Amino acid sequence: MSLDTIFALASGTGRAAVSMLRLSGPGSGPILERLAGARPAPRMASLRRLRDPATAELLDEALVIWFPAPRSYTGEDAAELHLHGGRAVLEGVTAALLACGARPAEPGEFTRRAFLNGRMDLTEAEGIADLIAAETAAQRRQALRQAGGALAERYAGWSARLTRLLAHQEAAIEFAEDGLPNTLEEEVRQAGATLAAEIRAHLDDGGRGERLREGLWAAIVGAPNAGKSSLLNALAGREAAIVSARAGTTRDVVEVRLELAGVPVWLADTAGLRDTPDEIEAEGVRRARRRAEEADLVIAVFAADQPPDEATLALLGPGVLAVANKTDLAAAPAEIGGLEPIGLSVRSGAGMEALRRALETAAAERAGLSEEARLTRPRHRAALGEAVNWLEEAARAPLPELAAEALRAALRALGRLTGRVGVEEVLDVVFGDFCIGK
Ligand SMILES: Nc1nc2c(ncn2[C@@H]2O[C@H](COP(=O)(O)OP(=O)(O)OP(=O)(O)O)[C@@H](O)[C@H]2O)c(=O)[nH]1
Ligand SMILES: [K+]
Ligand SMILES: [Mg+2]
Repeated sequence: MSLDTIFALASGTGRAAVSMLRLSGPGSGPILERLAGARPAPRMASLRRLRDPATAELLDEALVIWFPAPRSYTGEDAAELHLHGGRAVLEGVTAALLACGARPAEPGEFTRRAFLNGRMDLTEAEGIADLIAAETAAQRRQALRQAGGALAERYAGWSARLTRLLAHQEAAIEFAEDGLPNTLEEEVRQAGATLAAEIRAHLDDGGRGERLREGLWAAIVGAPNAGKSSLLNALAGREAAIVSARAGTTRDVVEVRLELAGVPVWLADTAGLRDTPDEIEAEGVRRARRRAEEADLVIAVFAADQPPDEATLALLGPGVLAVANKTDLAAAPAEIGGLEPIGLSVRSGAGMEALRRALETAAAERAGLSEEARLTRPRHRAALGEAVNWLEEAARAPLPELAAEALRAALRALGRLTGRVGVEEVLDVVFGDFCIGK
């Protein structure tokens, strides 16, 4: 338990009907008594007059909620003050809180205290941060699931299994010293391989959880004048990029943000691919190629009234969407570079719906939500990768002591992921499970 009592405005800043100040720490109860006269009944909204403790001046009439520990967000004594949203009210109450010895909270400090008090693990805390940042329904669902403990549960389950493996491995060492035959080591090896395979399967998710959290990168590429900028504007619903009949109009990458199937997408319009003596345009072409390489999703645009150009053909491959634009001028070919293009006329709007559906399907495939709880951050990937490497190392270890050491390292990697590195747990299992008695 920390000793400071902290407070912060939990609602947004600026003029509002109501502002919510949140308070946490051992001083919360006494401060409520000084400001509101008494602590209201726990977890019930109570209308109270708040007064400056020094001057008894009325500061506001507010809804006050008292959350005695441990049943609060932070696990500490805590309170909420739902004030009238004016600036002077907020300033008056803030001054009173400071005078009572509370201090302004650091960013994330409430959640940090909740974590330190065992109210949540690190992945749940991250889920709350993601929930606050969520901009689409799919992001919200993913964040809610993580904040609700979907990853925490899974990782805690793996940690528990690993802890047991380590305890058994250590017992095997003990038995060997005593000259007793045992099959424990082989069992540990097999259970370790099963666990490693499960973690590998979880890692092998195509980065979908991370993409949903961060957004998908999509790039429109194609020959000059194919209609790339026209398509970007049509998808964005605004004139974000300059369109003209002159080939080589777009040079800089022009980016818009879309939402496709609940996935946030950064869609980039790029310079038309061609060899050019113009060094500025050539730089645009280099950037276009880089965008295409880095993109999660490439939309290759061809003009239906022109033969497909080599530069764009070279970018086709699995996962690339081919589009034949300007079908008002010529019919879309049945096949371009082995792909069946989506026929489109940005001018008439024909094919726009089909293209949007194809984009939504592609976005859902690459970043869509599923029933499975997915890892959402590079930090998760790194820790799990490390854990699985150590597990595999343990399986190969020539000596039981080395296997135990590798299992311990795997457990530490998982511990860093959830924020719970537990040595005592291993001891508990060793002595609880085996009664070795020495
Ligand atoms: N007929 C017809 N013209 C189109 C269509 N889409 C775009 N255009 C025209 O094609 C020309 C080029 O369009 P842009 O959108 O600037 O093409 P771009 O691929 O971005 O061209 P660069 O930036 O120069 O590479 C413009 O005159 C557009 O009006 C279409 O579906 N049908
Ligand atoms: K153009
Ligand atoms: Mg353009």
